[in-house]
Amino acid sequence: MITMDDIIREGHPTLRAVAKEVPIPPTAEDVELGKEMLQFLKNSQDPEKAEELQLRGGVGLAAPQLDVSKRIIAVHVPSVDPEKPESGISTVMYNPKVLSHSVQEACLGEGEGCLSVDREVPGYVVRAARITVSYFDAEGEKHKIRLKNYNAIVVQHEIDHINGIMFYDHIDEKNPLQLKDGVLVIE
Ligand SMILES: CNC(=O)c1cccc(C)c1Nc1nc(N2CCN(c3ccccc3Cl)CC2)nc(N2CSC[C@H]2C(=O)NC)n1
Ligand code: NI
Repeated sequence: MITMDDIIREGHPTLRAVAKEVPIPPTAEDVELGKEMLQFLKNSQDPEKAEELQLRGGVGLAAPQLDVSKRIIAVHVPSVDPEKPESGISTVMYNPKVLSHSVQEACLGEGEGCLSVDREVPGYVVRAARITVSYFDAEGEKHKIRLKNYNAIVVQHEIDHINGIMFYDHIDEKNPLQLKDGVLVIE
């Protein structure tokens, strides 16, 4: 079971490496890793489990954060609106790829956090508001999905990790809280 001890922190070289594609269909080992990554996110969002295991809450995790330089990410974003179950996303993506993205940009109004960064880094992380992503699932089936707003932000943050990019690489040091016109602020 994954705990915070398994998560490497900024400064570890693996966080800056470009991760390798995995064979499709994924091996049993890569399927197991994906399942554990998703379970970690669920545990991290469960008050009892998070307390018991001292987990930081997260909605996304990338294999490089476990010192596994493979193109595997897990996302578990609870749907905020029970009437709209599709508003959340819960899946493991093998070899995810952004096929296209909107010109429209968006950012989280409160900035971004990362399980591999043990400090607050203030500033807007401006990303595409909508993306089309292709990925393979644990069975090796290819998917092509369109994401927007929070789900799109989270998946871009995790795909950054498999490319060795940290969220604060996107923050404008001179004006971290500066926002260009037209950038959608997601609260
Ligand atoms: C510096 N200000 C901030 O961090 C920040 C500050 C306020 C609000 C937001 C919204 C912020 N930003 C931010 N908050 C999150 N969570 C909110 C809490 N939540 C959670 C925690 C506990 C149980 C259940 C859950 Cl659901 C888990 C997710 N997650 C991310 N990111 C950036 S994209 C990948 C994603 C990630 O999983 N990071 C570990 N950013
Ligand atoms: Ni992160």
